[in-house]
Amino acid sequence: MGKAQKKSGKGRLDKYYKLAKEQGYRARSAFKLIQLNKKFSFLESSRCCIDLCAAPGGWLQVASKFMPVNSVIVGVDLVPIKPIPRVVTFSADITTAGCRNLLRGELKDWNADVVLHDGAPNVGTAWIQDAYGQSELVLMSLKLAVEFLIKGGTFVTKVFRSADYNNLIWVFNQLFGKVEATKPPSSRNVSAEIFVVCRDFLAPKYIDPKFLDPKHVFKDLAASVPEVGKALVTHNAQANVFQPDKKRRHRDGYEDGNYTLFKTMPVSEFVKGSDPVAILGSYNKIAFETQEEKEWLSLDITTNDVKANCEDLKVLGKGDFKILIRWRLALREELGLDIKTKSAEEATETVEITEEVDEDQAIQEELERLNAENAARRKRERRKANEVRQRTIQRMQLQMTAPIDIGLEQQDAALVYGQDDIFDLKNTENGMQKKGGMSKLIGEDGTIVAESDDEEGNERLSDDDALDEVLDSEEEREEKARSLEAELDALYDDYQIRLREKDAKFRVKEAREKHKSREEWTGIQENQKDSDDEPEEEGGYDIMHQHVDDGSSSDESDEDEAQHPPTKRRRADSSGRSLIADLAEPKPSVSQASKVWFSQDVFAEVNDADEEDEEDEDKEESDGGEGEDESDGEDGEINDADENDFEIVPHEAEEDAEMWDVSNESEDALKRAYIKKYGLVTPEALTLAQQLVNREKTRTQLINDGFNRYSLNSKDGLPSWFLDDEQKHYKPNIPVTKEAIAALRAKQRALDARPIKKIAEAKARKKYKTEQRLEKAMKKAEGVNATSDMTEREKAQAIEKLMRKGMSSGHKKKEVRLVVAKGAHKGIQGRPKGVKGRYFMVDSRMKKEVRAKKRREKADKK
Ligand SMILES: C[S@@+](CC[C@H](N)C(=O)[O-])C[C@H]1O[C@@H](n2cnc3c(N)ncnc32)[C@H](O)[C@@H]1O
Repeated sequence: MGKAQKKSGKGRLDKYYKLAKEQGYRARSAFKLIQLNKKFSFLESSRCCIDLCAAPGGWLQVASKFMPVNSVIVGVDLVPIKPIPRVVTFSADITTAGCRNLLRGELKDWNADVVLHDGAPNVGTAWIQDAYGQSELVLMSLKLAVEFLIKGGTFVTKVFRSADYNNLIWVFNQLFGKVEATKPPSSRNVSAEIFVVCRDFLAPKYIDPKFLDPKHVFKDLAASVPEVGKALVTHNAQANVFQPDKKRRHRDGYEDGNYTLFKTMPVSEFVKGSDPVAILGSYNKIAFETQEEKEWLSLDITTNDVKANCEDLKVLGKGDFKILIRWRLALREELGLDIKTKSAEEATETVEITEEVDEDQAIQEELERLNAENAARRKRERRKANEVRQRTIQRMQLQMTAPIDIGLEQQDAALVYGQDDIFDLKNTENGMQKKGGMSKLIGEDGTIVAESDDEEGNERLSDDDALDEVLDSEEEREEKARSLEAELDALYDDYQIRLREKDAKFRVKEAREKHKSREEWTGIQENQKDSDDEPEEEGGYDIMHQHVDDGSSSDESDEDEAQHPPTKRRRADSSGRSLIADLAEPKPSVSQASKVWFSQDVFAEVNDADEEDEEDEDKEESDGGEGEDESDGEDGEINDADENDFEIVPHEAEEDAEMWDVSNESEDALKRAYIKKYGLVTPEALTLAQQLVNREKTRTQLINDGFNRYSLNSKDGLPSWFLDDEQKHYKPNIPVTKEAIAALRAKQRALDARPIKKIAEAKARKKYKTEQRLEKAMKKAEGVNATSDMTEREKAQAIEKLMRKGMSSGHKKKEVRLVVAKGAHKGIQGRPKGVKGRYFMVDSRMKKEVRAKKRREKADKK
């Protein structure tokens, strides 16, 4: 298992591995030297190279390849190296004098240009801890290098980043001119190795032996060696125990003083030590070596799992570590250590405590969750209350809320009722009563009567009693509701007035509305037929009838009198008078709604033709067959009267407001006026006209279409604000044809193509003046032609001159005089002396430039 992990973990079979295989290198490390050489180019110029720790010989192969032919290449390693052409190899320990002697024997008095060192503590045989650390090995290789290197030579060595890295670099810097640390791309990122290329060997005559003595170079190291065990107690170690799968990079290199990769810890230290977690995270194996420890192996608690786990800590999972920790606890109890050192075993207890903490934490989390939920609910409620308050304020601003409602809503306890419909008086009052607090009730006159239960003898009424007290009878309730609605209507009217005051557009719209007649379909009045003696008052449209009624003493008018203030009545009276004047000519009784419908100018032309005949006939009937001319004349009057019916018959604003199709009619009136001026301008009107012209529809059909669901709806009792709101969409939708839209568009295009009025006027003025001048010139020419003093030639010349003058606009181009700003004119402000008319100040330079420009232009032309 360990092997497989190692292989895949290191990514052993990476691209350099494959490349090395392909290119015949014995080790993938060959590419490290290739890349270093590529960067620093030390092999090509070398004639002698020593490779320390060279097995299996990858670097030697590279050196052999890149160094000049006939170069001397020597390789040394603990293990024998298979022969490589042109390379001398032997086995030796580079830390020994024997190795040095061998090298000297091989090289004789030669010095090396390059010394390579890629050594690492040998851990290849049964995980034996190497006697030398990497840094010591580097120092030993340096010792050989300084002995064999030529002055200016290069030493390439591998070092591991650790605490003594800087010490090594310091030593290198003492002996070499250039020292550079680099990590070639082929060196694995997970590896802590780094390559130092020391160039330009200084070759000092005397080298202080301390530079090459590990005891001196790594002075602090010795002190740190015994501390290894303690140093292992790190946070990382603990993290490693509980997160074994998480790979941690050794950025700090190997721990100080211990460069072995496989570490074993005696089990007694694990059991008796104070930080078992750190041990589990740092060591590879827990060993049972002493007699006492071996006895523990035979204990019942020491299961096979425990034994197996102790063999290789690096492959354990979280569960396995827990087994070991529990076993340790059990063993400690067995040994009687727990009682004494309970306090010291923080780490072990941490595990147990952690579980308790987990439970507490769960409770805590649950509490927090509940708190959060509560807070969210409270927030929601607050937001809801705020919304209600906001709505109330808005309604107050629109004057749509009666004070009573505000009073109700302002009581925070009654927020629930604040959202109720303002007409839901019963609910509101019930709700308020149920609350039993301060009750704001409506008095009989509609005013607010605030009462407190406490004030009434501190007797809290039962719900039913309270309700009875508030609402004595159905009548009273209705009365209150009515008064509330009346108040609301009054407030809405106030709102409309304010709007009118503020908004000019609204005033215009309202003025237009006032000038049109809008009456509801009331059917043919029976008394119209019976009132032959009063044809002027009753023989016309219903509208007229009603207005006449206003002046009479019908029941409705009585009611109106009772309800409307005297000023309004006076207006009605005055309207009545004008109405009587308009009703000079009796008309057939047709519905007012259809009158309104056909009053649209869409039907104007169509109606004119029809109505002429009809009205003529009517007149003949009513007037006993008057002459045609006379009837024509009266027809005109009648038309005027018709128009007047719409134009001057005043209506009370209240009546208008209560009309259902207020805006429809307003729009209709606008359209009528517009169509009158510009023709058929809406697609609906064009469509209807088309249908009439093409005889797709008859007049009767159109009349029938006029009676739709929008025309006969009752608006009784509906508040004006509701009608105002509904009018936007509650209107008939007349389908339009493509042709109508196309015709309108063409018309619009033609309109758009017209010139702007001012331009057209200017052009016309110009044309007119030219014509005038020409006319004048012609007259003069005629005079010239008539004279006998002049020859024909002179006449022709004079006429030509006159005509030329007549054709020209007569405006002479005013000359602008150029004044050069030099001499007396230099630096002056204002008009130069002796210059009259228009002038332009120039400097000489400018004048020269203008002249030069002219010259150039002239030359160009040539
Ligand atoms: C990473 S390998 C070198 C690979 C080599 N550069 C190549 O390209 O094939 C490290 C070598 O250092 C050698 N080594 C370790 N300690 C040594 C020592 N004290 N003396 C000689 N060789 C040593 C090992 O035997 C091992 O073969």
